[in-house]
This record gives sequence, structure tokens and C-alpha cells, in this order.
Amino acid sequence: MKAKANEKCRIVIKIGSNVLGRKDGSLDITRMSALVDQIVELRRAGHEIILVSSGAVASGKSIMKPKNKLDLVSARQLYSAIGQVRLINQYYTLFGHYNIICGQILATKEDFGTRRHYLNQRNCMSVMIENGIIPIVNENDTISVNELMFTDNDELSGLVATMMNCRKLIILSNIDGIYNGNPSDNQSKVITEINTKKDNIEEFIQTSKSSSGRGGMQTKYNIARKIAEEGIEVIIANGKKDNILPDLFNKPETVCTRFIPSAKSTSTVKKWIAHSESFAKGEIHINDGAKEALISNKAVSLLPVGITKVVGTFEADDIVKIIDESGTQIGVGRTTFDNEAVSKLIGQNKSKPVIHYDYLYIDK
Ligand SMILES: Nc1ncnc2c1ncn2[C@@H]1O[C@H](COP(=O)(O)OP(=O)(O)O)[C@@H](O)[C@H]1O
Ligand SMILES: N[C@@H](CCC(=O)OP(=O)(O)O)C(=O)O
Repeated sequence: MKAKANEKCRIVIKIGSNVLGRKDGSLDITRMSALVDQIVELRRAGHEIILVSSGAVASGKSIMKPKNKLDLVSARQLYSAIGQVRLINQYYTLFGHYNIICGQILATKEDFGTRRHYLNQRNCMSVMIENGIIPIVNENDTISVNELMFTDNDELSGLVATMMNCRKLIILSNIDGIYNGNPSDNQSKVITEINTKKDNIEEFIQTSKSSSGRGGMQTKYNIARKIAEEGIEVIIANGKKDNILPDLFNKPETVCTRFIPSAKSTSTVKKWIAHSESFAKGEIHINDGAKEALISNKAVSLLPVGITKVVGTFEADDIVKIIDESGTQIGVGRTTFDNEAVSKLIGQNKSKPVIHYDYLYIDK
């Protein structure tokens, strides 16, 4: 990893379920304790840490057997409710040995959907960090079910990293990084560096995942690409390896996959918008001229003169998708007006922007 040992920064560390679980499904307290020791070492080196930890469901499963056979949703709700208490209790005790306080944040996808929730959440984590507390984040699995769920905690860790303006996101799994083939094949090697502008390694990603993992390598790759393009360095490394976290900083030969961060800096509002696509309430269709202007590198807002059609019902300030003449989505933005007002403005050129440049995110 390129970071220098003395380069202090704010980091999100995401720990996957399988890192914290033993083969029999029980919580691997020894591993957890070792990771806490390593996090403390990074803190002592001056880094600010936000932890995103999976493991509630896996931990709950080893606590009790339900009386009757449960459907998948009920089982996940039951296991996460009891497992999260155990998980956070363990972290609290382990950090407590160092006189460090940790605090729990349970997030749902909805918390990233409205700007107000987003800012409340950001404020909560900021005040914790300012007071030396380690925020420990997990999805609120008890109420996040079906379409309300994050793809997995990799997605959540990416959202937290952008929301908190972090320099790095370290994703710890049970594997050394992304392999250039099937990881179980002796010929396959870890891809040590990925430049998202040039390298497309999608073909190497298998659908396989660990016994307790949710999204597999595909979500890690998708998230890592997007986050690196927003200027945050992303590292995928093996959380089961002893001393992995300090080694990533101090030993450049440590095996991992590193996504080179883009040099461009994106405003936090634009970052929020970039990750808000799944909350879009409607669509604004635009003509080729407007598309050309929006995809140029200039700071251009979307004006009604380039709009051809409005689809869906939305309010002012909602997130909408921007669709080109071929029906392809080219970006997302926060609309200044509701759908009826935008429909009335179509074709006009003397109006406030329908989507201001500051609230516009174009896929490039
Ligand atoms: N090209 C690849 N390189 C590395 N791992 C891969 C690749 N393709 C698929 N995988 C799988 O992805 C798994 C990690 O994802 P996942 O099980 O979701 O972990 P976690 O619980 O840490 O989020 C690996 O254990 C491996 O089986
Ligand atoms: N929120 C769940 C973890 C879901 C998840 O994304 O797991 P993983 O793919 O192991 O990071 C839990 O705590 O069990």
C-alpha cells in the first residue's frame, strides 16, 4: 500500500462476517480481540477510525435455536437482534481494556435517502469522533428487510466512507484480495493494484462467496470502483491474517488489492447524490444537446430547454434519474421543482435550473 506510516487520516474499516466467525459459526473472539488491538495501534498512530462490522446474524445463530422453523426474514431478524447485542458487547469490552469507548450506529438504507437523515447521521458520527469514541456501524437487520436492505455491509461501508469524507476504506474479508481467476486455482494471483480508469477485471469475479458473506466479491468490486472514483483509496485485504492492519501501513509488500483513488475531489453533496440513485422518485428525459452539455467537463446545470419528458411523481428536492434520448440513464440529480412544475417548464429557456450543477451527478 502506498500510504506512508506517518500519514494520518480518517479511515473506514469494514470487517466481514466470515472474518469474525469460526467454522462452526461461533464468534471468533480471539480474532476479534486481535483486530481491536490492531485498530488501537492505528489510533495511536493518529488515525481516526470508523468501524463497519458485520457478524450480528452469524453471532446470533450460535446463541440459540428457534422453537419452530422460521422463514428467512424472521430468522435474520431474530438472529441479528440477539447477535448484535453480543457483538457490540464484545467490542465494548475489548476496546474498554484500552480505556477506549465505542458506540453503536445501526443504519438502514432509508437513512441515506433523505438529506436530513443523512446529515443527522453524519453529525452523530462526527460528534463521536470528536470525542474520541469509535463508531461501530452495522445495518439494522431487525428492520431492514427485502427491498429496504443494503446489498450488504460493503455498500454501507462505502456510503459511510463518502459521507464522512474519509481518505481510505479498508475492506477486510477472508481472502487476500481480488484474484485474477478462481481463488482456489493455484495459478491465480492477487491483483495488487486497480486503476479504475483503465482496468476492468469483472471477468475474474466468481459468483462464489464465503459461507456467511452476503454480496460476495462482486459488490466489493462495484463499491470499491465507485468509491475510488470519488477520490477515496480502497483496499481489500485478508482480515484473518495476523497484524494485517498495521502491515497495510508499514509493510509495502503486504498482499492486498488496492484501488487507486481518482485525483478529482467531489463535493460531499455530489457524493451523496451519486449514492442516492436507488431512492430516485422519477425521471427527467433530456435531448442530445443537453446531454452533450452535461457530460462535458464544464460546470453546467440542467435547464428546462433541454428537457423532453418527465416521468413519475416527485417533490422539489427529491432525487431523479436523468435519461438521454436512447433511454439510457446518464446520471442523477436533486430537482429544484416538483414533477408538475417541471412539466410546465419543458422547452423554456428563461427559468432557474431544474437541476443545479451542485446537485448533479453524471456517470462518466
Ligand atoms: N476473483 C475473486 N477473487 C477473490 N475472491 C473472490 C473472487 N471471486 C469471488 N470471490 C469470493 O468472494 C468471497 C468474499 O466475499 P464475501 O463472502 O461476501 O465476504 P465478506 O463476508 O467478507 O463480505 C471470497 O471468499 C471468494 O469466495
Ligand atoms: N448486517 C449483517 C451482515 C451482512 C453482510 O453484509 O455480511 P458480509 O457480507 O459478511 O459483510 C450482520 O451483521 O450479520
